[in-house]
Amino acid sequence: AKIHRHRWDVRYEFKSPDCYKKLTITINGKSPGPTILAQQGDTVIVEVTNSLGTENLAVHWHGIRQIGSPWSDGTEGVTQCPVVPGDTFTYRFVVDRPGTYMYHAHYGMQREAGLYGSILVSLPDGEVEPFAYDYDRSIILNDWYHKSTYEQAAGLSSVNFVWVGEPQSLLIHGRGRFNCSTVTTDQSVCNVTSPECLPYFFTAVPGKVYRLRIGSLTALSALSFQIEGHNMTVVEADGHYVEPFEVSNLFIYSGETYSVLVKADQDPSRNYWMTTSIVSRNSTTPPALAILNYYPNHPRRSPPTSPPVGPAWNDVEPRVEQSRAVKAHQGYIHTPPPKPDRTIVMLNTQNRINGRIRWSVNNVSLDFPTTPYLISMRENIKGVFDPKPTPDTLLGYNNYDIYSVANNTNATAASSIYRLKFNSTVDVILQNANTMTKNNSETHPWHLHGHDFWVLGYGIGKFDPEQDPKKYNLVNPIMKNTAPLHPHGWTALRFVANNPGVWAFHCHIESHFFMGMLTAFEEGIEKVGKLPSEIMGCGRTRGHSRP
Ligand SMILES: O=C1O[C@H]([C@@H](O)CO)C(O)=C1O
Repeated sequence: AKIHRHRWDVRYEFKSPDCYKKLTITINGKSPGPTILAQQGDTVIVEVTNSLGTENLAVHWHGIRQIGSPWSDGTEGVTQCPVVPGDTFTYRFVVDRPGTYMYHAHYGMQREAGLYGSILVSLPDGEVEPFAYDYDRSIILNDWYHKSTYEQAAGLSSVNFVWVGEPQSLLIHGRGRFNCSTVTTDQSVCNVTSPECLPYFFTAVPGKVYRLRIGSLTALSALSFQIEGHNMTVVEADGHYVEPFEVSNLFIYSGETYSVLVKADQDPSRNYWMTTSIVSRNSTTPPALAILNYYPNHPRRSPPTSPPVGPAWNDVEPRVEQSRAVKAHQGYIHTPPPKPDRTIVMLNTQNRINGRIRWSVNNVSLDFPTTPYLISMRENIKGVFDPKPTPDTLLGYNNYDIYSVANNTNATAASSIYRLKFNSTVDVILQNANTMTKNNSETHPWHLHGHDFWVLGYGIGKFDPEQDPKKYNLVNPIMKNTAPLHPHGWTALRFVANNPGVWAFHCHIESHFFMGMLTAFEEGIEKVGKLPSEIMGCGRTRGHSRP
């Protein structure tokens, strides 16, 4: 196995990814940052220097399980103290599975300021994927706000709540296009001729098959991605091979990755649009455009057609159907344990707590302890958080009407942690509910750190603990690290608690995460090796004398 060493300088720079000038967090001058390429079993070392000047930093390796290195998960508040300005922090981890992964900031709402990129892990020499293609390309989809994360965070955490609103643009691999003519103040902030906001393209040789890896790291938006005139065959999801199925548009939620195969089999005398558009919210944000360039046409030549329009934002059924269609590829099925040792039903609600709007799991909205869980639990530092466990099922859950406006007024903001028996099998039923707005329920992509889970099923309505488990897919469920919870629906997940550490489990929507929509799992803390002193330095870890 090889060692890949990267040195990153992280700083703020003015960038215009959608033609509009904004302070953007860059890695070595770039957003998206450099792609990490490695082979299964290799070690990746990233020395991250925080040159943000006045802001802390943490970087998460999304989809990498961090087996034996839970302190490298990069989740501020859970696995490490933040990296303070001027410091260099070294992340070191093994990429133990082939596939498409991502990295991004995991401190406050920092991700949406631009610190993100791809991790592509190839197969060991001599092994091949169960599908054929000629070329490999990868893109990350994102949404983009013009306000700073500070303004957003202040609005979200104020008693006079200010919602972040819809993003100004969507970006396809860091490129979008804001309508500069709407800027009425300082015209110089928006420049449609900036080369930074030229649309992304990739060039296809007619007749060839492209593996297109698509990731989403949106702050808010659920997306549909489509390529004019071309169907896509889904073959990979979150690093696991998918029993191939064809789609005309791919629904993708923040934190997910997919590989699709695209055959360049259309009229080669022209280019084609690739677009991404918002679903699940009645958004004002226009779609983003990119170009599928057929060689030898000029890559900047606009297709002669109008860009394909995405599906209706409020049509939930096709999204649920596509979620259900993602199954493990024959020959690559990891069979889940037949029964859980423990079932946790997580009711997702929006609440008002101390005058503020928050999101809760079983009426607990997470406030991070100032001492990261991994450190306080491994080092037995007492008094850091309330050890009272979050309930496995909310008291009164059976009578909770998921269609009524959330009125569970006794929700609290607290530390939230589930302690799992090592090696036990855990089912998590994510149960969606109505928000505090009438007839409204949102899509929440839930992401689990440190594991892949089996996706056992999706449903609409309230989960029936008697009947619904009988319909679970235990034959060929896909394993993923992120799965959507659909409006007014439920999602059933199963995982084995076999990775010593403390792992965040959260809604991947940046503002919802910030509003407390997360919890954490501890398992096998006594098996965690000696913590590196680099992750210390905040809260009660300061001055803590280590055994
Ligand atoms: O967390 C959220 O708050 C707003 C809205 O519910 C209250 O303004 C919204 O759309 C969210 O997703």
